[in-house]
This record gives sequence, structure tokens and C-alpha cells, in this order.
Amino acid sequence: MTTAYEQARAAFAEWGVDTESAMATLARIPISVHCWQGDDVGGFERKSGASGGGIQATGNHPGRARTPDELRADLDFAYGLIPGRHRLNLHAFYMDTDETPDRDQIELRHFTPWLDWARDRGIGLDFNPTFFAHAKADDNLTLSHPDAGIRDFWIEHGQRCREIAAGFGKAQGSQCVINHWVPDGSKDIPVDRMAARERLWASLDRMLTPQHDRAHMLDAVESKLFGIGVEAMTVGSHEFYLGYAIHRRIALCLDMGHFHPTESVADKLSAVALSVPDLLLHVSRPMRWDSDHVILLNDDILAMAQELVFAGLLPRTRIGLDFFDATISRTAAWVIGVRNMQKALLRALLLPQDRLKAAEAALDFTQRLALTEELKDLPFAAIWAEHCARADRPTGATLVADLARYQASVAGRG
Ligand SMILES: C[C@H](O)[C@H](O)[C@@H](O)C(=O)CO
Ligand SMILES: [Mn+2]
Repeated sequence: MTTAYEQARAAFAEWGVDTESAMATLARIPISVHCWQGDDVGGFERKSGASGGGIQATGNHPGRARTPDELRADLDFAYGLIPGRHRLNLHAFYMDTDETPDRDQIELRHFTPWLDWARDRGIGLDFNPTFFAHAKADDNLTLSHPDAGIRDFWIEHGQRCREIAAGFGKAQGSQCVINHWVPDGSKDIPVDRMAARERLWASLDRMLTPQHDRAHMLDAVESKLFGIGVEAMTVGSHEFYLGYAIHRRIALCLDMGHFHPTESVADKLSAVALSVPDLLLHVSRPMRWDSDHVILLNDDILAMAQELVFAGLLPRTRIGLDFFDATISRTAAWVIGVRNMQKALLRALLLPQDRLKAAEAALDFTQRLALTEELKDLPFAAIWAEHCARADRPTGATLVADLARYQASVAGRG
């Protein structure tokens, strides 16, 4: 009897596509899973300020992780339903320590339990300074604050985080990406944008001055259009950070929720990749604004994956996720989101790239259109199911039941 996979494999082979090669490539693509979906971006510091930095998790679904141990248990469950080996993207305010260091005092040892946990599982850690949820960020200004003392505080935080990231990278033997996102901006129309941007530029320069081995640590900078409370102007806009990343030869982070809703972030990849050496993605789903919904297997994600594959950008793009929905099971959110990113990548890897590009190069747009539409009928689901089965990961009703069972087990957390 021919299995569904064998039939599907033959169907793709007719188009010259090797499904084994596509699955092997997918298995080597790590996704950096964002820790903050697990607890609604709360962190585990003993103290915090009022500033949410313009981001907001809404909802009160039961089961939020309240401690680092609970968060790690939830992550263990989620990774157990996702094929492949992935990474964890940790924010500084998820430190795990009995001490109460302020942000300008944190050290690698405050993250020892995370390092141990990650090492035991072969999970690579990525990192982020936390420039929000702190009294010194309550003006929605940090590295660009007019007060030099506040700028110094955040520069020190950033430098310490870079040391921690380099420590992670050294310990785990793989480059730790450290992404710098600051919420700085203005609620109403500013009159001196230049001064704010000069201060941010100078602070970043100081923060990034200490050199770390690039094999251990890679800096990235993340732009944004606007946030709650900073509607009129974000200091670190796209143009600002594109220029800065080129200037410093560091990675540019593109968050799918940080642009005008009609802009295609997929389209930006090849444009910016000609100028910056490395890219970081925050794959997200904005709904009218930077709402950070769980990603769907929709056209935006498919386009993003196709650009990564067709433009040959996978080797120099780190794929991270950035969403946080507190109205649904947080573990299900992770599992559904990561698997959707993987499904999108698999679909892109299963396309007859050469044939599509040849039609375009020949200006045969009829052929290109006929191909793209016929290819949509190929049995992608059978290849995904095979990929999951080989990794001993469930699909369909079994997956849905597993997600529900775990959610029921954590619902009483209070
Ligand atoms: C928690 C993250 O650092 C944050 O979501 C940031 O990446 C962002 O996208 C802010 O809008
Ligand atoms: Mn982001």
C-alpha cells in the first residue's frame, strides 16, 4: 500500500522537488521561542515600574506562569510538541535569583538556572535587555532621555546584558543574539526630534563600545512605528535603525507589527539585506496596530518564509517570534505559532524555485501566475505530517487533545 507521504512525495517529484531535502533543511532551522508569551510579559523581578513601554498583553486566561520553574515547565511541554531543536529568547527581567539586583547590577549568575536548564536540553539562549517596566522608564524615555543620569543607567543595563549574552554564547557554544528594543518616543508632536535621535545614537554607541567575540554574541536593533503612549514619534524608527545597523555592521531586527499595516515586511527582507550583514525577525501578527496576535499560517507568514528561502537569506537571518495573547492557553499559543512558522518554511522549501524564477526572468508572467496557482494544490499537509511523525510529534486531533490536557493541568494556578 502506498502511504499518503509516498503519494505526496511523488506529486512533488513531478515538479522536480525533493521532499526529503526540504524536510532535512527544515529540521536545521531553529526558531527562537520568546519566553514572554508564557507570563504575559510580566517578568520575575521583585520590583518594577509602571511603564509598559507601549506594549500590552490583554486577557486573563488561567494558567499564566508565575515563577521561572513554571515557565520552564511550560516551555518543556511546548518544545515537546514542536519538531526540531529550537532556541529560547529570554528577556533580562526574567532573571532567576533570590537577589534583587537593579537593572544596572545584573550579572550572568542571576541567570544560572536558565543556563543549566538550556544546557541540559541542548537549547540555545538568545537575550534582550529590558528597557521597560521600570521606574526609570516611566517617561517612556531611556537611552534618549534628556537626563544624562537616566541614560547612564540604561547604558549600564545594556552593557551588562551584552556581557550576559556573551556569557551565554560562550557557555552554549553558539552565538547568542541580543536584541535591543527601547520604547522611547513622544506622545504628542515633538519639536526637537533631532536632539532625541542624537542622544539615542550616542547612547547606543557607548553601550555597544565594549567588544565581545562575534562567535558568542550578535547585537541587533529593533525599530518601531509607534506604541501606546508614544503615538506621535518613536525615536528608534525604521530609518534610524536601518542607518544605525549599517553604520555598526550589526543585525537589523524587523518586527512584523512595527510598520504601517499595509506595508509588507516580507518585501523589506531583500531590500535591507543588501546593506546589513545579519537580520533578526520578530514574526508577529499585527491587527490594526502592533497587537501581537499569535501568528497564523496566513499570506503574510507564507510570503515571509518564501522570501527567506528564495532570496537565500536563511543563513544570515535569525527567526524569532514576538506575540503574546493572554486570552488563550499560553502554551498552545507557543506551539501553534512555532509550528505555523515551520509550516510556512516547509511550504517555501517545497516550491520549484528554479522554475518559478525562470518564468519571471523570461518575463513570462502568465507562466508565473499559472505556476503559483497550480502549486497551491500540492499536498503540503502530507509532508508536514510525515515531518512531525519522524520527530515523534503529534498532529491533528492528537495535538489538539495534548494542548487541552496540559492547559487543564495548569488552569488552577490562580
Ligand atoms: C518584549 C519584546 O522585547 C517586545 O515585544 C519588543 O520586541 C517589541 O516588539 C515591542 O513592541
Ligand atoms: Mn518585537
